[in-house]
Amino acid sequence: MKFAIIAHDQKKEALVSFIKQHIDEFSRHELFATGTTGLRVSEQTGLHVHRFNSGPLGGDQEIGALVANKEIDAIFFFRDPLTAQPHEPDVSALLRLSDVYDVPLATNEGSAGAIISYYESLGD
Ligand SMILES: O=C(CO)COP(=O)(O)O
Repeated sequence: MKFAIIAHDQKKEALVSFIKQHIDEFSRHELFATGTTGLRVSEQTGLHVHRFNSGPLGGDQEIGALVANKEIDAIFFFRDPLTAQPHEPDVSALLRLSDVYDVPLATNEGSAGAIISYYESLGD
């Protein structure tokens, strides 16, 4: 499957930690990320990540295009709900497309756990 992994700055360590906790499962899937998130995840987990531009520089929209082309199966987007983002329109556009195309979207660790547990339950 193809997973998008994205995190705002204040949530990057939480996303890395989450992926480490589920490293076996994440290693079974193709990972696509915005620039800095992808670099952080690949450096700290050793996983291969397809990196796009940084989120504020269009990365969210590039991943949104994958969603619109039905090329993403799940999105793990650890958003920072307490910090205004200069590219909020891009974030909203990606969230909207996930609803248009009915793509599972986790915006926090609780929902991420539910989604990854589903894939883990499928086994090999
Ligand atoms: O801002 C982001 C998503 O909206 C994340 O972008 P980076 O992974 O490049 O920091």
